[in-house]
Parts: sequence; C-alpha cells; structure tokens
Amino acid sequence: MAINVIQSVKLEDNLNTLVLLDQTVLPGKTEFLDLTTQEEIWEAIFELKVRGAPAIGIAAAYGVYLAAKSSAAENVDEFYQDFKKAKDYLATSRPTAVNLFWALDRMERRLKEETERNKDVEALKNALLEEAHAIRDEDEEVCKTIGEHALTLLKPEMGILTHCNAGTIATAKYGTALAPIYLGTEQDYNFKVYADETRPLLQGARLTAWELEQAGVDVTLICDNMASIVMKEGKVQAVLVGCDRVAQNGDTANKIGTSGVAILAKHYNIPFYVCAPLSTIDLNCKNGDDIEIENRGAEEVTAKWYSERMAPEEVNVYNPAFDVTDHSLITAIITEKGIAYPDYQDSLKKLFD
Ligand SMILES: CSC[C@@H](O)[C@@H](O)C(=O)COP(=O)(O)O
Repeated sequence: MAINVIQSVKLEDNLNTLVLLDQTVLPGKTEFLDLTTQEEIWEAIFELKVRGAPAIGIAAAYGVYLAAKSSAAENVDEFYQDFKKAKDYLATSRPTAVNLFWALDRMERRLKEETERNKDVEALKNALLEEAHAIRDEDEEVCKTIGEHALTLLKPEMGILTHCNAGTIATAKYGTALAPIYLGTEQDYNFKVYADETRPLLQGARLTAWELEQAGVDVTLICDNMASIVMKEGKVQAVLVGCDRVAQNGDTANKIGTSGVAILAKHYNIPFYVCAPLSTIDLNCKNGDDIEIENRGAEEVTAKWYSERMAPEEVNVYNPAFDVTDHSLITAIITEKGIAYPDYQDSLKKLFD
C-alpha cells in the first residue's frame, strides 16, 4: 500500500520508553521523542506532540503502563493506588477526544479483572502491557476496516475534501478519514484530495498534505476559507473527516472548523461523511452539548508559527480547539462495524449490540 509507514506511537528500549513522532515539528523535521515519565507523556499529549483521538488513546495506554511499571508497590492495593493516580493525572491532559478516557478506562478494567485472578504485582504489570499493545494493534485493524467501508461510498476520480488530520500518524496506522484514500489509491482511484490548512495549528497543511504527498496522492492544500469556492466550482464530490467524540444522537465534535465545512457541504449538496471508530462514539453523551470543548492558549492564534507577531499583544482571543457538527448535517457515520445512517440515535446504538 502507498501508505507512509511511520509509526507515530511505539514502545521501545526494552519496553521502557514511549517513542513518539513529534507532530509539532512536521513537516520540516521528522523527530522522535523518548519519553519515560507520566509527566513527559502528559505534556506531549497537551502540547499536541502526539495528537488525533486514537493516537492520544494509545499514548495514554502506554503512559499509564509505564507509570504503573515504575511503581515500587509490593502489594495489589498499593499498586492499584499508584495506577489510579497516574490514570487520573493522564486523563487531565486533554478533554475532548473520548479515546483518551476510553483507553484509560479499558486499562483499569483489565487491571481489575487481572487482580481477581492474580495477586502478583509483576503479573499485573504484564497484563497492563498486554492491554496497551492490544489497544494499539486493534486500532490498526479498526482503521483498515473503516477505510474499506468508506471506500464503498466513493468512486474513482472523485474530489474529496478533508479537514485537520485524521491520517496514519493520528492512529496506529491507515488513519480514519484518510484510510479510504490510501485504499483507493492502491486501486488506482485517482482521488483529488483538497486538504484544508486547519487554522490555528495547521494540521491540514503540516500533516495531511505531507502524509498524502509522501504516499503519492494528488493533494491540493487550501486555506480554510477556500472550501466554499472549491465546492462551488464542482471540485468536491465528498467530504471525509475524523472525529474526537460522537454523541448518542450523532452530533460530532471534531477539529474547529469542521462544522462550517459541513454547513457548506449541505449548501452545495455534497455528502459529508464522519469516520469514527467505536472507541470515539460516546453513548454517555446525549448530544453535542454534553461534549466538553477544549479551549487553548491565545498564542496558538497570535504567534505560534511565526517569528513576527500576527496580532497585537493584548488582543482578546477565543481559541476553541473543536466544534460540534450537528447530526442533521452528517450524511453517514462510518465505523468498523458498518455504516450508520440517520436516525443516529437508533443506528449508532445498534452498532454496539
Ligand atoms: C483520526 S484523528 C480524528 C480527530 O482526532 C482529528 O480529526 C482531530 O480533530 C484532531 O485534533 P487535534 O487537536 O489535532 O488532536
């Protein structure tokens, strides 16, 4: 497959170090960070060195494993206390991507199950390692399957617009929204992809354009405010995006700007598809109002990527990192268990049965 095989999250050095591709310095530099402490891993998630909902979940799973591994506890109760402290701490790194909480909860469940059978702390550490590896490996399969389902909705030569980066580096491999693009490219679909630059942190320009170009995909970078014109000019036949959390009714949080793209797609009668692993669907959220939207620092808008300031020193800045796309604007939600269509209240629930 014509896919960039850089693994963005992996455990190395005799399973003692979390090695992360630093996504903040791409595309200029391909650098890896060697992290061993929970504080370093928390910071890497907070600063978006590792980013994208599934990759955040995988990093947190390995993070809580490494923290537990370094515990000096000699009995199960003390070990569980150390685990829980690290889990609660890592859970504060970012609020919107539900995969973070999903992965940490899954690690805790595994620990509790294992504790029923085994009181040996070393065995519990091994069980946590196994679970973190499973979270990573399953994500690779899940993404590939999402790609296969999504490809059934696409035709050769289509123009596809995407926002932010839901690609291979945001997951274990393949990506979610970019998975069908990779699979289609393998089969000579000749997609023409439009990548929104995705202000303020430029995940589309720095990451999606880079990833797709490396894979030999025909990708054109546009500024966020150009989505309307490419749609009007008939260059886009489908929109594919990833997500950070999908509520029970289909309302979907994804990178800031996604809801605007969905509104434009509706206007131009272009299907708008959300690619969502089940790990990103949060049936505990009734609708988008229940999803916490992360607010980030002003400097991301005023200065982050430039040596000269882009705005006056004291200007007020509002910097929500995500927005919620109303379910009524979403044509389908594509998961590893199949494609859900409205009414999402019903169709999403069925996927979990
Ligand atoms: C498969 S990644 C899906 C989403 O997490 C992605 O679209 C997104 O919005 C990422 O936001 P980011 O702030 O870069 O972590």
